[in-house]
Amino acid sequence: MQHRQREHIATVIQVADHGVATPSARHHDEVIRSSWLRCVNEHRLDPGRMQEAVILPSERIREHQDQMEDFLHIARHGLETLYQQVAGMGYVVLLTDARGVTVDFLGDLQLDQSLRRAGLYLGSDWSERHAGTCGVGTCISTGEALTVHQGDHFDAIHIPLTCTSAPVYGAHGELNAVLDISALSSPLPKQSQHLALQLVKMYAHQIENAHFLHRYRHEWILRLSTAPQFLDVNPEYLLAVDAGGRVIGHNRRAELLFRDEAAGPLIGRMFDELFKASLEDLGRFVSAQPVDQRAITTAGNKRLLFLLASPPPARRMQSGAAGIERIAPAIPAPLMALSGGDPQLDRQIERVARLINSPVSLLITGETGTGKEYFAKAIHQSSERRAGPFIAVNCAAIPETLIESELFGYLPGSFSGAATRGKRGLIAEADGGTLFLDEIGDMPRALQARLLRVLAEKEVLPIGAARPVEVNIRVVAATHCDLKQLVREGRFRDDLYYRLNGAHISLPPLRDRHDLKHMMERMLRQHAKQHGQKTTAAIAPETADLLMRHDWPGNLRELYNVIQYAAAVCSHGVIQPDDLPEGFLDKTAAACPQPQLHARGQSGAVPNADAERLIKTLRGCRWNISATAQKLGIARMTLYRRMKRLGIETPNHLDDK
Ligand SMILES: Nc1ncnc2c1ncn2[C@@H]1O[C@H](COP(=O)(O)OP(=O)(O)OP(=O)(O)O)[C@@H](O)[C@H]1O
Repeated sequence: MQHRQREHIATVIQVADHGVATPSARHHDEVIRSSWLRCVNEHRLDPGRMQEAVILPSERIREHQDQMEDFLHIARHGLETLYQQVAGMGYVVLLTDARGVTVDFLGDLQLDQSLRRAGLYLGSDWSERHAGTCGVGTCISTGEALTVHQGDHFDAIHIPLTCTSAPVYGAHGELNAVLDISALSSPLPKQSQHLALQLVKMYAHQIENAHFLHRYRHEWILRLSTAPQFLDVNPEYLLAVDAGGRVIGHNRRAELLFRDEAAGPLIGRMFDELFKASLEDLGRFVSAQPVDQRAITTAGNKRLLFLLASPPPARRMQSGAAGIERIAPAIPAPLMALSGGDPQLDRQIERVARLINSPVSLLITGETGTGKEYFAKAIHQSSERRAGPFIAVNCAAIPETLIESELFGYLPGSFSGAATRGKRGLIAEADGGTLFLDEIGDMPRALQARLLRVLAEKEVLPIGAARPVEVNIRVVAATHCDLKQLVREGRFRDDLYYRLNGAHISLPPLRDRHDLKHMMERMLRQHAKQHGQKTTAAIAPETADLLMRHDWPGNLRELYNVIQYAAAVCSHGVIQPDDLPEGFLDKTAAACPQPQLHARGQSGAVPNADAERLIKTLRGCRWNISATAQKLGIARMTLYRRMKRLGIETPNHLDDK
């Protein structure tokens, strides 16, 4: 151990024993001294230790990377440009996840060994809990950008390093990542890192904004700045709002700006609550106006800002009309209301919007409770048929012996037990409107041919009738099972399958949706409205955390029930963990650990039909994760999560390297 390291350890011990006011610690900023205390008192780290940085094995690094695949892809450009600026001065660039694990890294290959030893490397764990006071770890703990310079580090092994880190926040105010530049050696004064700090903050801001703009590319984006000159190229504040003018995302600076204006979260607030302008005015902020005429003031502190509003690509203004609803004629409001910005769902909604009045039949698939019937109703309400009936038939709920008479109807006295006045039948009831056939996979095979005739000929033949009756219906069918598989097994007619499947809409399970928070807030507002309450219940952060971690096997139906229950029993308008239904917490806890059951990829028992189906697809793609994810239309990360949930491992850890 060197003399400098011995001195350093003595200083840290003094602070630990006598507090932050110790004279020998006066050269260190308050934030550093507080971190030292945290390391000793909370993380139980020994100031005398000399522990090299922990580098995770490659499969663990991969797990961390997979959690943020989209983000990494976007951040890469920022890392490369930043590296070009600083490489000549001996810095490396690191990007860590919110837990402090380095998930991307750029450094000088010639210094590979030394960088690895110092922990300036892919896979290094810089959380404060493991590494002590350091750029990344202390940035995560404080949520602020900072430089941890040489002797600021807790562990004496790190004192040659200088590390400057800035947080990158997500669109709901959560910490997404930390951007860091570090060097193995540097001048002694900490001020030498001043420009480094500004540079890292600037790039962190740009990565945050780039990710935000990508995530909300299908929504209204409001760019705001205090001066008009840089508004187009480098806005300070970003907000994403839905078609009703409600905030669904924001960057960090916008959160801080509006935190000063009013208490409470920014998500869910209305445009006209935040600004002295109404939603109808928004049209005049869409790029047609010269930038310096786009001034707007905030509602609270009357702060002057400049605003540039960009509508979603598919919904661009057609004739200069103002107001969001009128600007966005392509997506009808009932469909728009189904999503709070989930990209997968938005894609389905945009596709369906194009088919809204077309005669093609639609097939909606999705796990139970994903809102298939809700979606079908929204299609009906968005279409020209909205004045006609919406008839929903659950093929699984009607006894097989009654399906025929219920659906097709019958003439008086056509069979024993028939009502004397006959029955019109649900297909005929839907005339002029939409017939929703839920659980179509349960339609008895014998009736499938008759249904096909209804679809092909647009006529229905009631039992006992000699002549068919014409019907004008739009058919939307839904199933949670794999209809193609039923066709292969001979349990479902292929001609009916193709007729029903004019277009296929696949609804994502709730656990894969990015708008869970939005759906919770929407359901809370629904609850308040239904009960004539003026204020909407709020969700305490601990409760939100539990809800976000839950696996939601019952999807939106389960969420709806949980929210209804919690909103009804909570006190003072805030939902605490105790307000969640009994057993919910146990289920959440049980959902978190690794699955015990491991379905073997190539052979062996499979736990359930979902796993079996997924294994089939994986096998079909030779266990290539990217190809399988592409085939299923989901992100690789989602596929990994689904495999994990179902206990599927790739055989011999084969992977798509
Ligand atoms: N977009 C939505 N907004 C609010 N609540 C919703 C939404 N979609 C579904 N729900 C809630 O979830 C419940 C179940 O929805 P729905 O019946 O449409 O699902 P499903 O996929 O057809 O279910 P199943 O497969 O079991 O028939 C609804 O009764 C409603 O409470």
